[in-house]
Amino acid sequence: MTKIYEVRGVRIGEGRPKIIVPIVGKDKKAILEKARSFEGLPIDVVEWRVDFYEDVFDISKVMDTLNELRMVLLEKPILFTFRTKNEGGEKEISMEEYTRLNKVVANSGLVDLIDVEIFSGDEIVRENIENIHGANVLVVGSNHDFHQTPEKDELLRRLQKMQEMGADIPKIAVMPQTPADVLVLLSATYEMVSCFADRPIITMSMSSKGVISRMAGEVFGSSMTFGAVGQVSAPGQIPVEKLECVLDILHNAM
Ligand SMILES: O=C1C[C@@](O)(C(=O)O)C[C@@H](O)[C@@H]1O
Repeated sequence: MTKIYEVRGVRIGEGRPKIIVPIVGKDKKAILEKARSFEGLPIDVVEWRVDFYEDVFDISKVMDTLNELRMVLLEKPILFTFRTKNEGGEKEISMEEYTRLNKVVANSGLVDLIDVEIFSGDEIVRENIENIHGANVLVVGSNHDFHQTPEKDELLRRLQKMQEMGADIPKIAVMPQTPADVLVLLSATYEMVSCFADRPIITMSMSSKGVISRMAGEVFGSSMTFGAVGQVSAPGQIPVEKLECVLDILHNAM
């Protein structure tokens, strides 16, 4: 049986894939304005991509912006993500600082999920996961390849490693060169959920070639999908209203 997580009333791992929308503002004003614009849109979870924030290395400013973000978003679940330069993010960060940031944010009680890049060194990753779980926050394990799609066995190995390390929701995003690569990602997703996973996973094939993977999660086994309101945080994200429409068509057909 696959686990289901209930996060502020959103049931992850069940039914229609949940829509996550990133906030990629550079300053507090832009971040809060974007959050306000979400009212009434079909969004289940908001991701704050804090690596885009110009004051991200000042923890008191991060906390101040996060406090206000929580006030704007009310009961909407927040996924907190520092995407490192290595994995396609905006900024470099030392692992010590990454760990400290995630710990302070986890302990604040203001966020519901935190992204941890699993291939950053086992010891430091374990420390991150322990800190985050200690604060009763869920860990989204992550890995990105912005150049290619690894073989299916390698995708399965990475997703299983995330699960073994204790990530509550393993997630992988890869780049297709051909439509066959998209099939590899979908096939790995299906095999992972049918043979190995005891928890929800998230997968996507990026860019225009991979768009189908952002819509077909309910068919192949991806529990959440990233959509856009304005600026995207990765290639291939489609506007949330269109995304919702396709997710509903597939859901109602199943
Ligand atoms: O890990 C992911 C997935 C993502 O890269 C995507 O392809 O939609 C977008 C990122 O903002 C997020 O942190």
